Amino acid sequence: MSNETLSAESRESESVSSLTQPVITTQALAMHYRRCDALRGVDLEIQPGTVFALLGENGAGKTTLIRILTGFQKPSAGSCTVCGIDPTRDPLGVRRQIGYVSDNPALYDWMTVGQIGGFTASFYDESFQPRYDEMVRRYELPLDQKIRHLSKGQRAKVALSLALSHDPSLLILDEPTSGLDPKVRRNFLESMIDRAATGRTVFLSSHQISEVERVADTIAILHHGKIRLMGPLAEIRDSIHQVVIDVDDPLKALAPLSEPFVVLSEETSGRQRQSFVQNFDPQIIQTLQNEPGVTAVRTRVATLEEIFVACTSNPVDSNGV
Ligand SMILES: Nc1ncnc2c1ncn2[C@@H]1O[C@H](COP(=O)(O)OP(=O)(O)OP(=O)(O)O)[C@@H](O)[C@H]1O
Repeated sequence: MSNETLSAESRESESVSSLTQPVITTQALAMHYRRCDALRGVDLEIQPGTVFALLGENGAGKTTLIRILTGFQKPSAGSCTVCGIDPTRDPLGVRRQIGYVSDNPALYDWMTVGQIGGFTASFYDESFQPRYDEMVRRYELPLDQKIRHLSKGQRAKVALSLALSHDPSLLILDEPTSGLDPKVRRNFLESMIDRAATGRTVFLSSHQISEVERVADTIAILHHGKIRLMGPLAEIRDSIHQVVIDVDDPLKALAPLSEPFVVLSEETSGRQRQSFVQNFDPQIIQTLQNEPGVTAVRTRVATLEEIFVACTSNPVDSNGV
């Protein structure tokens, strides 16, 4: 076998393995600041070709996780890889591979839109400049205007254009659509679905449930530094239901649901108990109806917003659980 054939084969097996290896992995990732534990043992595995959305309330730890993945922050404990590289050892190596837009992009604001594109192009191959020019045209950005004179939304568009123009296999975006108007936001999100369809991966953090529902195929809900729920959005939607139980006596205690059911949240109001149950199975209805004092049981599929609220409504105990 010739060397050429060998190297073609090894290139092929390399590209097949890069399509099957997780793009991001984290194991027991923790970040302890002086006054708080921003991350309390995060385990993630993100496959190529997905739009992965990290959902969490303010202060949940989303930016901290992204800063660790992009090599801007060293974790207090645990490990991670991004495109097969450890960002704590080779932060520049990771940043060369990925496109990254922070929640507050730092741009050289004395440069014009055109100049910052030309400057960034010098770090990448010749395909960067035409892609940047095309995005600037599509976003109707004024090439001769200084960054410091742009609106917030226009700055966001420049940051996205810079991150996308080297066509990275992984895009990491912290709150990417804040500042964009609804039309641009919609187009941008649709373009993320197109990217994933070509085998590239998009990791985005967001508070916008409706946006995430439209674009993500896999989600994780981060609450007080811990992943409360993770998986393909369609499976999560199928597995979590709202269960409403009417009882004849408001003081009646019901037996807790046992495995495999997981109660994400529970609320009692008078004669009514409302809970959100994971691993829902219709047989639960019969089990509950057989309980003494139960007068009615109603169930329905939960919305993503309800799932988010259920996962983020419980306080975290001192062990972070
Ligand atoms: N450099 C820091 N020093 C001390 N505490 C920090 C630091 N950075 C973040 N924190 C704390 O870590 C926690 C998580 O912050 P983080 O910015 O990761 O949250 P977030 O989910 O991105 O929030 P938001 O949606 O509001 O941007 C918060 O309690 C925050 O106060």
